[in-house]
Amino acid sequence: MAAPGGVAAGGHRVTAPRLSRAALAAAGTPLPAPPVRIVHLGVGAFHRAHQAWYTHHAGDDWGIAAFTGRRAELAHRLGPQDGLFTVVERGPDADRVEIVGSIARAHRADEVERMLQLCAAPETAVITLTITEAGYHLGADGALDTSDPAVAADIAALRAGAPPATPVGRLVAGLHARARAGAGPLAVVACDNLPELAARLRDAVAELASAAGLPPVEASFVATSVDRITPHETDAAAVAAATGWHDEAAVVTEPFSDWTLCGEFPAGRPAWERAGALFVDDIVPFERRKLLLLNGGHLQLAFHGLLRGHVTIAEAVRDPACRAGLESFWDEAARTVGPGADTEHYRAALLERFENPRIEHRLAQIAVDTATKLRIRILPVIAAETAQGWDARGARAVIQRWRTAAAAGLVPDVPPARAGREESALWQTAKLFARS
Ligand SMILES: NC(=O)c1ccc[n+]([C@@H]2O[C@H](COP(=O)([O-])OP(=O)(O)OC[C@H]3O[C@@H](n4cnc5c(N)ncnc54)[C@H](O)[C@@H]3O)[C@@H](O)[C@H]2O)c1
Ligand SMILES: O=P(O)(O)OC[C@@H](O)[C@@H](O)[C@H](O)[C@H](O)CO
Repeated sequence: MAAPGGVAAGGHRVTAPRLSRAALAAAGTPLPAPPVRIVHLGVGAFHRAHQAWYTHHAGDDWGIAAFTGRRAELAHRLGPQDGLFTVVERGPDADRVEIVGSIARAHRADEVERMLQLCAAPETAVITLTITEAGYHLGADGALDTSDPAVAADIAALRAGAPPATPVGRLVAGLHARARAGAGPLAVVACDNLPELAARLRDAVAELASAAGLPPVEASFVATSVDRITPHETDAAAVAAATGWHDEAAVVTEPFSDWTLCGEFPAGRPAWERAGALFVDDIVPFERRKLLLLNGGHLQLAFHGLLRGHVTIAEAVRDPACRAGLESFWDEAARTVGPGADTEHYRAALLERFENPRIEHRLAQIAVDTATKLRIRILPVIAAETAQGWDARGARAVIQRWRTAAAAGLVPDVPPARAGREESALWQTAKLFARS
């Protein structure tokens, strides 16, 4: 077995051999590449720890062709490893590591022609996305923002038959390539933290196609709620020590994981339920509970924690002041979610997850795209509470702390000089929410 060694992301020299399918086969632990039946847009930390992990654990030989989002870097790290990577499940006391084999190929995002061919292939049955909330280019009303220059450029590109650049533009091109090939409808599963994302993406695809003068396309937009706290960290040295392989695409995640889905898969799907996925008739309670309690709770801890000098979620949640702010927001958010969603147990489980001291979930990683996230994760609580005549004190405090943290230069996406203006725009939206 070759032992070339290399320099890990952290800059330290590692002597373990590079992970690859040939190396695994030579070591007597083969993990052959499964045939591609899924196209993924926006491979990052979460896709590897979640959808790729579920697909691997489904055990029915479905392979993923994973395209990067804005940067090609991950394709360069996964490519030499034939798509293989290690998932480190970081519990409060110990790690559990495993090599995941479901990514059959990793591509750069700009390999658009390849993506279109794969979308048009009859074997392809599912397209998944994790491109962040901002990657959809939706406006405050949830519709495609056609005034966004990137969207306007894609409309022009699609009209001219040139390759589009946004993920929604590429999805439109992929679905049209499939329709032209007569390969039949497939399922689209958008796995970002946005409410009603399946319907919004369906409408955005229709709007973009129509603006570009293309006929409507058929696809099943599957609604989903995804959950697994996956911070941006890798640990090449620990992975090499645990597995014996040098891995430049390892991902660290928590042991907990949840995937709830609702919708049709007209061309089939992996048996994700074998890995614990849940298929339901109504996604709304799952989606609301997760977005308001977990993601809303993260925002509360991020702003409050940054103001109190903390760096990670685990530090912030152990600070009694931040914890009190969290509980106060959660009391209101739980009322907004409504009865029947077992918010009491969910909150208790969340506290344990947030307290995991070995997960370094940085507050600064959470405090990005903040205006969009506040609209989705905090304003609905203010609207629901004020509609009942209550003061929404816990949810309002999240917005006030966001403004204070932004004015102090602690929230990277809001320049201090704009903090006041951004805040009043948010309160305007809050009023609209409360009226609707
Ligand atoms: N990390 C988590 O714990 C977690 C959990 C649940 C859901 N999610 C969802 O997954 C998303 C990605 O999380 P991640 O941890 O993989 O982040 P990441 O930074 O590792 O990966 C993000 C991916 O999206 C692409 N991207 C970012 N902005 C884009 C844009 N404007 N246009 C096109 N592509 C773009 C990136 O290039 C990258 O491929 C989150 O924003 C969230 O919606 C994450
Ligand atoms: O990923 P974002 O930026 O939408 O939100 C930040 C975190 O709240 C989020 O990543 C959670 O950790 C995740 O949603 C847990 O499943």
